[in-house]
Amino acid sequence: MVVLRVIERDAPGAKPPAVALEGVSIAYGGGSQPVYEAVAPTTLRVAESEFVAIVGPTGCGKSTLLNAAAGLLKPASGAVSIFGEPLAGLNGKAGYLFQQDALMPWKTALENVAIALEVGGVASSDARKQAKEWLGRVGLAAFADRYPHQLSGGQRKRVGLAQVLIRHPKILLMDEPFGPLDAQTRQIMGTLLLELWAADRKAVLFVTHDLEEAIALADRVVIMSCGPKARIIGDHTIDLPRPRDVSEVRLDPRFHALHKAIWSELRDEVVKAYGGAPA
Ligand SMILES: Nc1ncnc2c1ncn2[C@@H]1O[C@H](COP(=O)(O)OP(=O)(O)OP(=O)(O)O)[C@@H](O)[C@H]1O
Repeated sequence: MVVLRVIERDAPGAKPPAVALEGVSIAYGGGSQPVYEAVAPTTLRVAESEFVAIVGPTGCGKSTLLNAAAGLLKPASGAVSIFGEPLAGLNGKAGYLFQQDALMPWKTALENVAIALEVGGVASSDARKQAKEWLGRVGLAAFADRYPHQLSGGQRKRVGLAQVLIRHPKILLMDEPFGPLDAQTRQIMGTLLLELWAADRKAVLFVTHDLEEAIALADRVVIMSCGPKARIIGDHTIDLPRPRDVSEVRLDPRFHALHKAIWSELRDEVVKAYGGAPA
């Protein structure tokens, strides 16, 4: 299996990964600050059309890796490339969705989505037309004139999704995007994300601490050890059929088998992260 993967990657004409972190290590501090070696040399590749979730204990370095893929952090060693090109500066091929809303409170839902195109030079009338279509796709056609404070947490996340997807990024970088939502709304948002993703299957790197969410959404679940010098200790293919309903897929016996296998690797790291001895 390992040999096959190497051949696939190196075959002439093989497509380069959408995101490739090759031997990337990341440290914080320096100067007058103590150095914290957050991530040890780590390799992670996300193929075009692939949905990869990173799970790991709190503070292990999941966001740190994502930020390296976003070009927000410069690795201490190793290389980041995007579709085969070395990443210099911000990753312009990616759209980001973070835990915190990035909506402008003084703009309506429609204006918040439209502005994502307007800043790129699209005429306001065209941007608003497309924004209206996107609000429809995320189920908010009737809420276009509402301001963020007049929307629920889940509705604000839908606006955020529309705001990112309207620009058709080739890569989605998502950091606990549904973190603040209740469990039921998280599942509804997960299913919506998968529906939208299925339309053109962007490469996705999705950070979560929630293993069930990771299995329900992803093609591959990557596990990180706890830090310092965190590294990838597991890489699991999720062979659940698509399309998936994020609530219903949890009832699949295969889901339970995958959860059991991955949790057995993750559990010790979670215990260590909280300062306990592995079980
Ligand atoms: N700017 C910084 N300066 C110093 N240390 C930092 C900085 N940012 C993050 N760290 C440390 O790096 C480690 C990894 O942080 P990171 O935010 O990547 O973890 P995480 O896995 O995303 O955590 P969580 O699941 O709790 O969000 C943590 O120990 C954190 O304290």
